Amino acid sequence: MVDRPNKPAALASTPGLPPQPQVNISHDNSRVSAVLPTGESVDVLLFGATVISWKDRAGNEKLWLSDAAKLDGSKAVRGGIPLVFPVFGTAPDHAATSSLPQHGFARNSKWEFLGKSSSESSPSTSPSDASVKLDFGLSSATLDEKSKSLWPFTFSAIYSVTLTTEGLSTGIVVTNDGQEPFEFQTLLHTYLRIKDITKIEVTGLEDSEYIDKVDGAKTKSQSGAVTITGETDRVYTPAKGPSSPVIVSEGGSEIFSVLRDNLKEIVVWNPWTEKAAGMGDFEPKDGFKNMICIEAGSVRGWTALEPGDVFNGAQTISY
Ligand SMILES: O=P(O)(O)OC[C@H]1O[C@H](O)[C@H](O)[C@@H](O)[C@@H]1O
Repeated sequence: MVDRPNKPAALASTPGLPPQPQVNISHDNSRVSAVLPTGESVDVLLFGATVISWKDRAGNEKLWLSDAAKLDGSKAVRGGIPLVFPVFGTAPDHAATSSLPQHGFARNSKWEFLGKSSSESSPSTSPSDASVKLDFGLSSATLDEKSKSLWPFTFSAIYSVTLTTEGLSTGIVVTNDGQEPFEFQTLLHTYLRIKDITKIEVTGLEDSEYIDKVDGAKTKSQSGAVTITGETDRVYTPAKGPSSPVIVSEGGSEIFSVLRDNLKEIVVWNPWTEKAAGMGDFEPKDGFKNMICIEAGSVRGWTALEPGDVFNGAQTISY
């Protein structure tokens, strides 16, 4: 069931049953927050539909957000989950997107909150199974004039953020509502919070081909687990396919698992010392020790959408 966003939070009452605690949603002009009855929470800025916080039931933050991140819409958010669309990085050789800013306009656009759907409406749902899906929309009709002039295609996008007691899923659905085909790239630029980058191992990318962006975009092959010992910026095409998760372990314990749905690549990024020092909105400067970006996306080559066609891509992060 889809509730109107303004509906006040209330206790669900089913005749004969005691009231169940409900998912608590609050929203204003700039952000939407949801808390499950068991305590897990998520905060999403309308600017970029950027997830800026995701906490487990004990209140532990799962995402890294820079202390200097701009949350006022003046710049893409440094941290959380910025949404990359319709271009990854810049594409000077791809005429249709060559004028767009780095990573496209989605992360710099104001999205509309379309509403929530949650499992709580069923009386048989116990609080420990509660979940909530928050939907956000952006389309050529709501895009600012500048972005529209740089990318004049007719499209609509729905970005859904689903919080469960097990994890967080984020997914984008893009529809070509126009009369001509267009091509795009998209990526979920997730900054995972970790304690110590030197103790991190990423598995699930063994034997996968990757483009090493810090070594002249050479194509290489991953042997064994990925460890981070310096600036890292790699576009992996996982050899194992989407049903195998990418696992982040810290000190030998698995702390995150990332499953992809219809997203072919995984970008692994850590700016390390110098790059972090050069980013004005990256604070504290040694914050690179506490983050690793594991970014599910479709960014090698282009996804073409014919008029009327729909693309769906998503990730599920569990811990
Ligand atoms: O600084 P941003 O525009 O947010 O980009 C941050 C990073 O995003 C991705 O991970 C790219 O692979 C990197 O090359 C880039 O530096």
